[in-house]
Amino acid sequence: MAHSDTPTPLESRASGPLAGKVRVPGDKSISHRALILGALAVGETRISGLLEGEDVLNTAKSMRALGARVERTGPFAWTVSGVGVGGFAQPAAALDFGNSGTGCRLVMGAVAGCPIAAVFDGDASLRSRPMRRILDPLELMGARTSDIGEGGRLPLTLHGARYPVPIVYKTPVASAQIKSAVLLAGLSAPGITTVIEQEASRDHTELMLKHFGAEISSEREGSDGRRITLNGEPELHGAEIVVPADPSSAAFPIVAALIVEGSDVVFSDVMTNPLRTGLLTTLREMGASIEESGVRGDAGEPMAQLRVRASKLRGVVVPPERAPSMIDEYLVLAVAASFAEGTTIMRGLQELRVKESDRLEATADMLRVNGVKVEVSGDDLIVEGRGHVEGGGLVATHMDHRIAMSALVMGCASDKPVKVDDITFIATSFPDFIPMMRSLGADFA
Ligand SMILES: O=C(O)C1=C[C@@H](OP(=O)(O)O)[C@@H](O)[C@H](O)C1
Ligand SMILES: C=C(OP(=O)(O)O)C(=O)O
Repeated sequence: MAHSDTPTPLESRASGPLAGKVRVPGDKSISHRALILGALAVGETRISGLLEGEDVLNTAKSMRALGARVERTGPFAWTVSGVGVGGFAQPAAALDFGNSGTGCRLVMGAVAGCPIAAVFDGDASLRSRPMRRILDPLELMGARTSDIGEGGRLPLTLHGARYPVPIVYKTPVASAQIKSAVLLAGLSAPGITTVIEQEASRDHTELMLKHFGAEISSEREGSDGRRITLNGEPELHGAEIVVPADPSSAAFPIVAALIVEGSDVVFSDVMTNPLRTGLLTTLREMGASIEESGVRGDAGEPMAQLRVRASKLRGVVVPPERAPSMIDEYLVLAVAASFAEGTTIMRGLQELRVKESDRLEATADMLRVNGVKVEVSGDDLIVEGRGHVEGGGLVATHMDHRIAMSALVMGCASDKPVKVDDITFIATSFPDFIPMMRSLGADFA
C-alpha cells in the first residue's frame, strides 16, 4: 500500500460560500484502460491527464510487471510501449492492486488471454470483494485458477489460456468490470466474443478499443441493454489519449457547491459520457442549478464545463435502472438528499454492497451519526431530508475513499462539524481532494 497505514482523521466545518474554477483529476476508469490498452498495443501510447491516484498507479506497476514499458514524462503525462495482444510476460512477483477493483478485474481479463500465470492480490478491502463474477466467464474462455482464497476471493493465481476461446456471455449484473474483463480476454481469442448486458454499463472499454483499432460494435438489446461484439486477435496500435476530468470525483465538490449557501463553482473538462451522468440528471431533478457549456469530445468521450450554484434541493425518487450510470455517486447523493426538503428514495442499490465497503450500510451509518433520518429497506436507501443537517458525528470510512469524501462534503454545510476517522484512502482516486476543496473555501482541520 503506498499510503501510510496510520489512520489520519480530519474534521470538516461549515464554511462561507465556495467559489472558484477547478479541474478535478483525470477519470479513473479511462486512466486504467489507457494503461492496459497501451500495454496490449504495438507501438507507443501517449496519455495526458492521467489520474495519478494509487489505484491507477497500481495498474501502471502491474503493466510494467507484465512486460510493458510505462514511463511518466511529466505531470499527468505518461507513455506506454506495449507488448501486443497476447504478449504479456510472466510477472516475477505477485501483482498488488491495493484498493482497486477495476485495476484488478480488468487486468485479470487481459492476463486470461495470455499463456502465463500471475498472482493477484490487494488490500483487506479488495480481498473481501467477489471475484467469481470475473473468474466464471474467464474460465469459460479457457483460463484457470489455483491457490484461491475462500469464496473465490483474493489472493489467487490466474493461469491464462494457451488457446483462448471466444464466448457469448450475458453478464449477471450490470458491471463494466465484468464486461471489460471478457472483452480484454476476447482480444486474444480467434473469432467473435460477445457480451450481452441487460442494462448498459459505462462503455469506456468499447470506445477506447475502437480508438486503438479494434473491430468492435455495440447494438441495443431490449430497452436498456447492449450487445457488444468484438473481433478477436486485432492488432492494436498505440494511440494518443486525453483523459477528461472524472465526473465521479467532480461529484464531491459539485454537491458541496450545491449545499453551501452562496456558492458558485466552475468545473472544467468534466466527462459527460451519458453512461456516467446519472448523478447530474438526479441533482437537476432535485432542483440543482448546473449549467453545461462548451461541449466537445475526444476519442468518443464527450466533456463539458459545468457551472454549479448553491440551490434549494427537494427529495426525489431515483429509479433502479439509473444505477449503472451513477453507481459510485450514491454516497454523495445521499448527502445532497439530507440537505434537501423531503424524502429521497434510491432504489435498486444491491451492487453498493460489494464495493470498497458495504456502501449501503456505511452510507446509512454516515447519515445516522450526523442526525439524519435514514432507512435501508431491502436494496433501497430512503433519506428524510429536512433542509439542514445537524452534524457532530464521527464517520467510519471503512477503507473507502468515497465515504471519506462524502462525509467531509457533509461537514461543509452541517450545523456542527463532521469528523472522519481516516482520510488516507482518498489518495486512491482523488489525491488533491483536500487542497482543492480548501482552495474553494472549505474549512477542513
Ligand atoms: O469499469 C469501471 O471502471 C468501473 C466500474 C464500476 O464497477 P462495476 O463494474 O463493479 O459496477 C465502478 O463502480 C468502478 O468504480 C469503476
Ligand atoms: C467502486 C470503485 O472502484 P473500484 O471498483 O475500482 O475499487 C469506486 O471508485 O468507487
